Amino acid sequence: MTKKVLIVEDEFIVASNLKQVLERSGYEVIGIAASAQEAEEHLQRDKPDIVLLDIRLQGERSGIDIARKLKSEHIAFVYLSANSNQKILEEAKMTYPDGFLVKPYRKKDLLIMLDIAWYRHAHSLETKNNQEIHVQKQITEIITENSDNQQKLLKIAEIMQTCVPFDLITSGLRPLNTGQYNDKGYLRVGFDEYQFIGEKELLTITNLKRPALSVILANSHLDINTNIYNNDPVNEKPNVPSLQKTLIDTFNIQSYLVFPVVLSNGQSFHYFFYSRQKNIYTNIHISLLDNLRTGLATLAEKMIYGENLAISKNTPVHYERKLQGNTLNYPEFRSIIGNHHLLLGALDLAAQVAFYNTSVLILGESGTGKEKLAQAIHLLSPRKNAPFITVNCAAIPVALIESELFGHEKGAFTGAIEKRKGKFEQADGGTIFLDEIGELSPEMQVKILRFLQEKEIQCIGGNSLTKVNVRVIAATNRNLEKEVAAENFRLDLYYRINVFPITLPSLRERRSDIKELSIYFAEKFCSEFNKPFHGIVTSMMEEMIAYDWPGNIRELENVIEQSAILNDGKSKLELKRTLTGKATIPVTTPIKTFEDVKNIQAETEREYIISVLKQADGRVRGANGAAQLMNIKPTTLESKMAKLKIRREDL
Ligand SMILES: Nc1ncnc2c1ncn2[C@@H]1O[C@H](COP(=O)(O)OP(=O)(O)OP(=O)(O)O)[C@@H](O)[C@H]1O
Repeated sequence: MTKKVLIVEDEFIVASNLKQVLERSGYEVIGIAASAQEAEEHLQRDKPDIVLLDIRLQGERSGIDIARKLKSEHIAFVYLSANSNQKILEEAKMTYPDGFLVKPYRKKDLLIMLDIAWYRHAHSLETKNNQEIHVQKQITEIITENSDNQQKLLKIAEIMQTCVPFDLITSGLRPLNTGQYNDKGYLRVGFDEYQFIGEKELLTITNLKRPALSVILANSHLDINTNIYNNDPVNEKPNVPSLQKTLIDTFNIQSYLVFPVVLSNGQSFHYFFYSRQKNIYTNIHISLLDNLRTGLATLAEKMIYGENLAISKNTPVHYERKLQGNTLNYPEFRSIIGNHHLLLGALDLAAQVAFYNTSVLILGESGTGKEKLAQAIHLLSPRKNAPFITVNCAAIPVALIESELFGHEKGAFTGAIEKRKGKFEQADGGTIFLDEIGELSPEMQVKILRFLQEKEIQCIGGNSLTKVNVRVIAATNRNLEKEVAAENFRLDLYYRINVFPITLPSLRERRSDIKELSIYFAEKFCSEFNKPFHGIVTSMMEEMIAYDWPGNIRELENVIEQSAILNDGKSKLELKRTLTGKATIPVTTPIKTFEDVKNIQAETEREYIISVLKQADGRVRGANGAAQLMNIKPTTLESKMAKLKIRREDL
């Protein structure tokens, strides 16, 4: 299919040159616009598949203004700009372009960028359309089912979370009734756990008395139109708190989106989405809500005037788990511990993309749970019964990686004594997880790119191509954009794998999860070592919460494992080493990498085991043997000794 391109560029010579290049390469150029207004006129006449968009244009409006319109009409666009002003680039980034080329660019780069932009756009559109249909269907189900208002709102919260992220959702009629707070809402307290927020709960949480709340309600502004705020509610009277300001302060809100719907009697009903993340809401969310407007208005009407107007008289439910049998149940996430909003945001994205074949790029520091998340995405996908194959691209020697990934024929090279299937073929029908993709050599990057484009592989020594049906989830702890800039990573591969990026927060960005994670690991290890778990001493917990965790969750897991091994089974777990980077053993080299942290941990554990073995005269098993002194199974101690390379001569 010939793709139709609109060029929005105010320099005539550049635009004509572009037109020639595109037409020679098989694109149909449907027009050239020099200003935002001309671009709009073109868009009214004909819908292009892709728009090439200069940021600075003739007239007052820029390419960024056109970009917002293109996004809401789901038209792919690529910025072409010589502008390197950071503020403008940030603003352009917020419009979520499908590509960006900095002038001057080579013809080849332009054509590759167009190809990639189309691929990214088509994939995100497919995801978006499917998601919209799914959400629409679920809203209809909620409208028709026989549940009370509180349950309906809870279900809406759960559904909307997959497409409009929030930490608090509230809803109610406007104008506000100043005598009583009638809005109902849910505060997110876990991945699928919400706390109901009505008047009573709001008064308790804010510690306000009802008269004070009435003043606040009277001072609250009315949002007439759909709007996005970034911690700056407008129309505020100075020094008099409004409802928005109260919610912002109480729940640490950084941005929010207001979406009003009009009921059939002309009344206005507002949905509010509040987030603890800055600048999270965009026109994409508004356009999605616009498409769901009818359903959301009918639901609001049902909640206000429906048969079940009276809110359930049952005792108020504070923490409400998802109802059994709910379609949105995610047991795959149960072992992913933590409730921090940055983690929940990442899980939301994972749940959204899991169902599709889209490639996913998981970003995050070492040990933040990238592999765990990749596994959860696989288990949530229709591929869950097929294999999930992990490849650590950094751990396989360069000489072996091609055969490891794509397999080899018998005799393909010295040592290839028999035919061997590669990881891609092993993963057929399922998912391949390419961990540390940033470490791949340039040659392997080309091969992975070819697979992503053609879905075909060629094994070493083979002379035919084999089709394989594999979804790729990649992960890296490197900044791939920097690697691209340094020409270590191919731009075209970067765009292919960066279709759906998910960033996992570091542990120091989500300190509020440290306690829960520590208890989870402590219970796990104590049960593994057959020791009763009596808790964790307060000082250890305090130190762990204050620590920066360069090795993230893996390091935390190791620290707890070590404490569990060294615990006598009768008292609370105690920290057995300092968490300042200055371990109990002297550190001669500064800690720079995660490897350094792992080495220190292993060294500490090794020293300790050797000292207990010495105490037990070298005996592992039996009464007063080292295993008994450490209160762990002899087999566990033996495998630890093997792992830590502890030999007789060390004692
Ligand atoms: N949210 C979580 N809840 C419980 N355990 C977790 C969580 N995240 C990670 N883990 C555990 O922490 C360890 C490290 O996680 P994982 O291997 O997935 O991290 P990673 O980011 O892939 O690390 P690397 O970058 O080194 O490959 C694993 O044992 C994993 O099970």
